[in-house]
Amino acid sequence: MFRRTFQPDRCAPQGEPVPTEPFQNPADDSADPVFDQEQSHLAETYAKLQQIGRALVRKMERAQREAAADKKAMAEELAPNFATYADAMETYADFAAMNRVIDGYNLAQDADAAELAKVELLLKQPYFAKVALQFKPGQEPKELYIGTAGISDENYRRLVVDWRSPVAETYYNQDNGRTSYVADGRTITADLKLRRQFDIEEDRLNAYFDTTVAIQDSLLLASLSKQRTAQMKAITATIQKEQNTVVRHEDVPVLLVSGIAGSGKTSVLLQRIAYLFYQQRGSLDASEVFLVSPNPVFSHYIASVLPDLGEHNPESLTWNEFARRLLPPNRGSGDVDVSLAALARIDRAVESFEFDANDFKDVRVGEKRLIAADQISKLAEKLGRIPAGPHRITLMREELHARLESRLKQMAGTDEALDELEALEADEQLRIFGEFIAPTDEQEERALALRYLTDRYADAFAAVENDAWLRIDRIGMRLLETDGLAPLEWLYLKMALTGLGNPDAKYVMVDEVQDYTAAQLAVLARYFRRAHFLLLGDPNQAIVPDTATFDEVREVFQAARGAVEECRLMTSYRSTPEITALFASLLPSEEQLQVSSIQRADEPPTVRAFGDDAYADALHAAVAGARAAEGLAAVIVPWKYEAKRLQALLGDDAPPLLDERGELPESGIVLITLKLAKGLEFDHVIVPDASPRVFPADDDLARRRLYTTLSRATRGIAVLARGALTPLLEGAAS
Ligand SMILES: Nc1ncnc2c1ncn2[C@@H]1O[C@H](COP(=O)(O)OP(=O)(O)OP(=O)(O)O)[C@@H](O)[C@H]1O
Repeated sequence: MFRRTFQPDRCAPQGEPVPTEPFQNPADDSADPVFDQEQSHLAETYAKLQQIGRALVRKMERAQREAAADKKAMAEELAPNFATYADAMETYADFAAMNRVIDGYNLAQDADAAELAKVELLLKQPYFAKVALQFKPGQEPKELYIGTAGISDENYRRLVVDWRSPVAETYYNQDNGRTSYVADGRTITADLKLRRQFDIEEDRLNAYFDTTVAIQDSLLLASLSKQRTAQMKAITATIQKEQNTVVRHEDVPVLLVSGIAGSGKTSVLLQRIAYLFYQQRGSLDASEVFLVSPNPVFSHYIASVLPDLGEHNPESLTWNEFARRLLPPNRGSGDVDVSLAALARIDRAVESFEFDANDFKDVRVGEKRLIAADQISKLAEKLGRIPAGPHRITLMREELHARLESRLKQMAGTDEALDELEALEADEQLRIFGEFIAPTDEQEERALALRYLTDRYADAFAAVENDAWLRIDRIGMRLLETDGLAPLEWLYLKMALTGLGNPDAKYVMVDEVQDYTAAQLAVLARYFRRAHFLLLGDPNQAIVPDTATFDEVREVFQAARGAVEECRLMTSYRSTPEITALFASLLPSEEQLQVSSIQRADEPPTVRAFGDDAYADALHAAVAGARAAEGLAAVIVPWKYEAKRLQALLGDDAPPLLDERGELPESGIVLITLKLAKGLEFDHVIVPDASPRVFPADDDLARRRLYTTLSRATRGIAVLARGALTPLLEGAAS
């Protein structure tokens, strides 16, 4: 066992790019009563956790046995009798009573299973910090151990306090002495007598750190000195003060976070989701939270963070996935830019609009017409007193649904349907009915025919529900007097006309918000019309042309939700001070001053231009060096065709190209386009060609692409250029 007690004497003040000393391990084995005390407290807590876990397992096994026995007894007692109406009612009541008993068992089992999951989580690391709070002068300070989840023993004594509980804020505030937190709307003040951090694995205490200076965070330094992994990690134990402001931010309609590369935006976003789940436990469901992320590789990269925190993952979707679900097939994914003015024009046009007879189309499946367009038009006329818009469309949709059902009922009695039913293959019967069918009378046969037709014409029901009977293009072209709608105009018009959207979403988190156009954001704001938004991004990482500036982001969300609150994150936790200085050199000078890095220093970046002859050798050497180094390396190219060029040049030496469906390996080297590398990080990065051809000096988009590329590196970076080096990196050449 080794012990570490580390008190760094230097901290990085805000706004000054000063690296902090690397984490040190003095391997001090001399007797330390505090260490021994904490180790025995840990052993005690660990044993209690095991005891709670074992008791829960026993309780769940017992409940399962009792449930099975009860169910058996009730089923035996149950004598289904449908002879008369009264008998049938009594039978139903018996069934309902049995179901209630089973539901009761299930509910208790679910609660115990959730508690057991907490215990299992805590057994990996029971807690990571302790605070001693004195609430009144002269009073004994109260010691609280803070962990990933909260748990009490059988006497309701708190063993571990959840990191999201109000009192745990005193740990994240990083204020020694007078501090406060808010619980149930009340501000509670206390004296923070001790703030102790722990490095713990299961029941083993590796080290503890007492932090006395507000900004120093030994655990953070220790955590940052560990190697990057193929999956993102939770930062629960080391959330920094500025990050905590976002994580615990009051629930506002829109929170916009702008942060430099590596400042923890994505980490903070995931911690905030976990925080919201805790705060609204029992009322917020994972299906009500959406995470809009840049690409599928990124979704995979972050997928394990929330489960590691004991929470469910919300639905994660890319813009393309979102748009493709809503747009008609072959319509693209709405990445063609449309101005906000064009969307405003749609809103205005819809205000005073009436259908005309040709605005509708048949509801068909294949050749079969189930509802004719002129019937729909007549229905629209019949409801003409209601303004043409979401309310009228909802009534029409309900009516069309009813008409479709009665049409199928009528078809179910025809010889044609009954013949089709009889001719059904065995596997089709199993798929539709879950069993082989052998109707014994006409009534049963008709009922089966109706189920068969409902299955066969399922697309018609979907068309009714999706309002596919509306000719959105035609309506839009007439209203806007154009000869075609862009995909986003189509979608926006459909939302305005029909009320299409998800009113149940409570939170929508958009990472890399700088990569969306203003119109895309307006669509998201309207689609998730009741949701609160958390938007995170970095204006300097806008690498796609025509995307929204932060001013436009504000404009869109102010219009949609009234107000936008903002936070900034200016410290890089990802990159060494040298790499941070390299990418920060591409920022406007007033911003450069505010950027700092917390990481320890490592190998200095290499930035070199090579003549044509030497270039290929230099590239081979850089790839070989990165391949041999520890961790994961990436050769990042701006576009796919640059990847092809590189593969041709490197031949067998070329690293494998990661595609949209790929996953990051644990180690080795990959070739990746910037579009996919966004949001990810690598121990070593190679920029294969930083020449003016790839990164022209007078091009702001190129500057941001270079900034984004360089800032993917955590420890080492090699920048090569074929011919000359881009003037953007002037002064950086090594
Ligand atoms: N408080 C923290 N404690 C430990 N590690 C942290 C902390 N904050 C951030 N990190 C680490 O810093 C790295 C960068 O974090 P993250 O990817 O969340 O930043 P980002 O702002 O989203 O970056 P970018 O915008 O460049 O993609 C990650 O490895 C993350 O684990």
